[in-house]
Amino acid sequence: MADDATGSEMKIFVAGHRGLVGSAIVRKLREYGFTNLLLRTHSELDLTNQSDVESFFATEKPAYVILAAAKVGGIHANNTYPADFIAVNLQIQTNVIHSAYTHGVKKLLFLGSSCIYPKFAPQPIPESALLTGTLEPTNEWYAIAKIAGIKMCQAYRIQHQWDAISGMPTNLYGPNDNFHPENSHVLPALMRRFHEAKANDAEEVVVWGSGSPLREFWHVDDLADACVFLMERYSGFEHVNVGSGVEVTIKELAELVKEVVGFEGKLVWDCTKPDGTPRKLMDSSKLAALGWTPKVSIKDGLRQTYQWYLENVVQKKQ
Ligand SMILES: NC(=O)C1=CN([C@@H]2O[C@H](COP(=O)(O)OP(=O)(O)OC[C@H]3O[C@@H](n4cnc5c(N)ncnc54)[C@H](OP(=O)(O)O)[C@@H]3O)[C@@H](O)[C@H]2O)C=CC1
Ligand SMILES: C[C@H]1O[C@H](OP(=O)(O)OP(=O)(O)OC[C@H]2O[C@@H](n3cnc4c(=O)[nH]c(N)nc43)[C@H](O)[C@@H]2O)[C@@H](O)[C@@H](O)C1=O
Repeated sequence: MADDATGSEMKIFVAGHRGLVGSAIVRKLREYGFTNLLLRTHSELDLTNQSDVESFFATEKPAYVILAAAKVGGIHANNTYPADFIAVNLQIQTNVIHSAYTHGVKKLLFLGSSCIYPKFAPQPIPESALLTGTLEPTNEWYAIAKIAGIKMCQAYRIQHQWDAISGMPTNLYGPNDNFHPENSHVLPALMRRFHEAKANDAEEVVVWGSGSPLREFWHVDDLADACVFLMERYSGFEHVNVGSGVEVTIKELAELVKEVVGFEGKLVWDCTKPDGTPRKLMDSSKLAALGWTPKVSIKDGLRQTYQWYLENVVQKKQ
C-alpha cells in the first residue's frame, strides 16, 4: 500500500471496522501511519444492499479495500442460523468484491476462515487441501460462502488481472470480540462464563463438548499485522493461511482462561453440545516464507483480552 510517496494518504476502506478483526486492522493501519481510512458502520452502509454498495464505491472511490465485514459466530450460531451464514456472507462479499473491481480499487484483501478446509484434512493443513474433502457439518454453510469468496477473488484475477488476494485466519480473539453467551466463539464465551461464575461465587462452570477438540488460537493484533503485511507484500493467486501455529485442546484452553480469570471452582462438560472439527491446525509456512511470524503468546493475549473485557464490558455495565 505504501507503493509511492503518498502511500500513507491512500484511501483505504476497512469494511467491518467495529468488529474484532476490522477494529484491530484500523489500529494497526493507524500505528503504521495510514491516515485516510474510509469507515462505515452497518447502519450507515448495509453491505448486503447491492445498490447502496455500488453508490458508495462510485462516490468514495477507495484505492484499497480490506473486507472484514461478515456474518460471524461460533459453533452454535453457525449450526442454528445456516441460512443467514450462507446468504449474508455471499451477499456482502459479492457486492464488495464486484463494486471494488468496477470502481478501480487497486487491491482487495478478502478474509476467509480455517473452516474452509475438509473436516478430516491432513494436519497441519496446507493451502492445497482446499476442496479435497467433505466439510464439517456445523459450519459448512459459512464455509461454502467463504470458499466462494476465495474463488471470486481468483476469477477476477484470471479474467481481469485484478489484484484480489485472500487470507485464511485461524480462531481469533482479542478486544472487541463478541462475548454473547451462546452465539460467540469458545474463548470469549468461556471468559465471560468464568468471570460471571467468579462474581457469583458459583461452584462450577459448564463447558461444551468433550474438551478434546484442538484449536489454533491467535490474538487479533497479530492477524491485523499479517493483513497489512499481505496487502503490502503478497499478490498471488492462491489464498494464504494466517495462523499462529500454536494449538491447544478445548480442555487446556478452559484451564488457561479459568486461571487468567481467577475462577476456583470446577469444570463440568456438557457432551450434548457438538465438538465440531476434531482438529484444525493450519500450515502457515507460506506466510512465514514471505517473512512474517506471530508475536503474541496465548498467555499474554488472554491476560490482555481479560483486562479489555473488564474495562470495556464489565465496567460499562456497572
Ligand atoms: N473471529 C474469528 O475467530 C474469525 C474471523 N474470521 C473472519 O474475519 C472477518 C471478521 O470477523 P470478526 O471481526 O470476528 O467479526 P465481528 O462479528 O466481530 O465483526 C463483523 C463486522 O461486520 C460488520 N457487518 C456485519 N454485517 C454487515 C452488513 N450487512 N453491512 C455492513 N457491515 C456488516 C459489523 O458491523 P457493525 O459493527 O456496524 O454491526 C462488524 O463490524 C470475517 O470475514 C470472519 O469470517 C476468520 C476466522 C476466525
Ligand atoms: C472460527 C471458527 O469458529 C467456528 O468453529 P469452531 O472452531 O468449532 O468454534 P467455537 O469457538 O464456537 O468452538 C470451538 C470448540 O469449543 C467448544 N466449546 C466449549 N465451550 C464452548 C462455549 O461456551 N461456546 C462455544 N462457542 N464453544 C464452546 C465447542 O464445542 C467446540 O468444540 C465456526 O463455526 C466458524 O465460525 C469458524 O470459522
